[in-house]
Amino acid sequence: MTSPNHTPVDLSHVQPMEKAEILAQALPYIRKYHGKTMVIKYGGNAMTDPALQQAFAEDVVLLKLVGINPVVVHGGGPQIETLLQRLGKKGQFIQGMRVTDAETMEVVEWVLGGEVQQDIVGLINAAGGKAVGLTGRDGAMIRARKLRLSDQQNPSVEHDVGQVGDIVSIDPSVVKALQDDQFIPVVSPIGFGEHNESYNINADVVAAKLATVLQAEKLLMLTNIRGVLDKAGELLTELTARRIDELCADGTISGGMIPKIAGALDAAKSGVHAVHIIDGRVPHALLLEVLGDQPFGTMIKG
Ligand SMILES: Nc1ncnc2c1ncn2[C@@H]1O[C@H](COP(=O)(O)OP(=O)(O)O)[C@@H](O)[C@H]1O
Ligand SMILES: CC(=O)N[C@@H](CCC(=O)OP(=O)(O)O)C(=O)O
Repeated sequence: MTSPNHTPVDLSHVQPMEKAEILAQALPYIRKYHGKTMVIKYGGNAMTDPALQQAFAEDVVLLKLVGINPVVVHGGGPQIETLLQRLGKKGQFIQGMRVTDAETMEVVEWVLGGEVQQDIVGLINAAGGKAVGLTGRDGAMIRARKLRLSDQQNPSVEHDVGQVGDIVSIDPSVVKALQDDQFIPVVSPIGFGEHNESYNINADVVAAKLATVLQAEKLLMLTNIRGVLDKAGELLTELTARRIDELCADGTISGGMIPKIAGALDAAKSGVHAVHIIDGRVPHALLLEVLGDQPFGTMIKG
């Protein structure tokens, strides 16, 4: 998955003085965020390009090396879809949630708990970090129950989405223990129920809840679009709860953006200081957002 010829950041065209200025600009942010936790949602759509994946892993390691505590929560929707297709199945989504029958659940566990997670862990380790992959089962982290999903137009009607999980609680002690030992936790969004059954949980929902439970400084959601767009396709740089309600009601926000924005708003309202939806297709998006001084993407206000 790694690109052998990948150059981390090409600053060869930049004059030495400018390079020094760029590096010095990061100093106030490094001081501000030293010792703080940042939850990074790495969307399945943002992880399709090997060079971008490597840049992401380098950013995560750099944050750790300057004393910030990154916690990665990953998705893998497109990767699940590819395997389902090979089995002759096609994913069905309701309000951004994958309808998950028993066979689909097996695929989800196989893809998220296996291949996708190990790719991310491997890339972070290759970049010089010490990543540890976890599902919500590890350390009894994510307790869940079956999600009861009401119809948006007619709330008395309920959709059966199978083994999709609603988070009951998150115990972050395993994440904290790993952080304290200089490891970088990489979490896949699988929860467990009362009878030890597995639940498929949307990764945005897990990232948002984990950020809240950890009282993270930042929640950064990397996706495959510039941020939240309005009807005309213009980037909305800041969003409040009222504007989000309007955009959901008139259908401007749809599909996978529904759980993302709902999670982002929940986290912003629950004490996470800064919540951003950013474009994971931009190389080093993470570094630019955390240590750069140009805002980009959409910031969600609580
Ligand atoms: N108003 C909107 N602004 C931006 N993206 C939107 C909007 N409404 C729906 N979307 C869709 O949401 C997608 C991002 O969600 P999703 O595919 O679940 O990404 P990820 O895999 O990163 O979680 C975008 O690619 C876009 O197709
Ligand atoms: C319930 C539900 O929809 N689960 C998601 C879990 C993965 C995910 O969220 O991946 P992205 O972040 O890449 O979209 C799914 O099965 O696709």
